[in-house]
Amino acid sequence: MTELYDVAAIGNAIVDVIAPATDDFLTQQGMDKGAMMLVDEQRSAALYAAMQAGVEASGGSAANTVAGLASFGGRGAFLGKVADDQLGKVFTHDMRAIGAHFDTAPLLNGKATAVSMINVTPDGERTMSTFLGASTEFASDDIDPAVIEAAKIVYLEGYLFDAEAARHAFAKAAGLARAAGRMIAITLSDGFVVERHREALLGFLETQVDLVFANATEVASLFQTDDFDAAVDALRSKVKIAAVTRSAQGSVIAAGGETFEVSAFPVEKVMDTTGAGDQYAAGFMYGLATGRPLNVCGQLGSLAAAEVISHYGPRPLVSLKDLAASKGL
Ligand SMILES: OC[C@H]1O[C@H](O)[C@H](O)[C@@H]1O
Repeated sequence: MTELYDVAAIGNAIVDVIAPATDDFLTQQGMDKGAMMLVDEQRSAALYAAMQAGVEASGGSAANTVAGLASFGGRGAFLGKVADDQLGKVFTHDMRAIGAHFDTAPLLNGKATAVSMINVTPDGERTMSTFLGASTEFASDDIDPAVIEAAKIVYLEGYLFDAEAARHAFAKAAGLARAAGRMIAITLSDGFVVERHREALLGFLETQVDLVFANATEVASLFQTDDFDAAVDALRSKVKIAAVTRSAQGSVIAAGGETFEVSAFPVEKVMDTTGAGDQYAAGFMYGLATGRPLNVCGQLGSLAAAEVISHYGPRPLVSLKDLAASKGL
């Protein structure tokens, strides 16, 4: 089948509300700094009322990655569930406006479109409280085989392990991708997600996944060790390519017997880390899809991550294609 997309991504379709916050506010609200907590609709509304004035922006981890890919000039498709409401329309518009294919049927007469309340502390760290709403209704029937089979890389968002129907959808997508000879990638998403679904994730990595994205917290949680190198080696033994990010220390790419250490791009001031991992994955997969060596894939990822953390919001504000060209990438 013709490759129509560089990446087809499956994830939660979320609109973000991003506002500045103090560390005291996080403590008062009982939040784990830097993590993603799941909340119900009432708690989400209460939090919104307590937060400072913020900005709304389409988010969702894998959707952000598709947006980054598009900014590099790549061809992306997104599969995820919104409701037939105003936020769902905003999210849908934003995906289509960047040229991504997004055609999942919206949920009718059910829960509202997912919202993530994101509090950003003065150090730029983001803490997310997510009401998953309609996105939990994403199920196997929402997997369009034609889209999966036409993508070079099928990219799965680990956050979806929190919804049982979505896990079945993952299995279906992975089966289709495998049969079509496509690469399967996953992001581990969050340390607590890994803690909740460690065994299922390990099984999925071993049997289905070629490429995994994770950060230092997530690999530590996956292998229950604080020894970074040991965790990277454990991951290396499970997949063809492991790309592990560690904030300002850059990333490590482990592929078979090869290891590449990639520096982070310098950033004047970290404003908001929301979407850093998403944009790293965007740059990395754009590099893979365009046949770059693994260290260059990592550099493209670092560049995209540096751009997104230098401003509020989870998606790039400048053309990543132009930015990469200006850096000789
Ligand atoms: O990775 C950042 C994203 O995770 C959450 O899903 C938010 O929507 C945010 O945009």
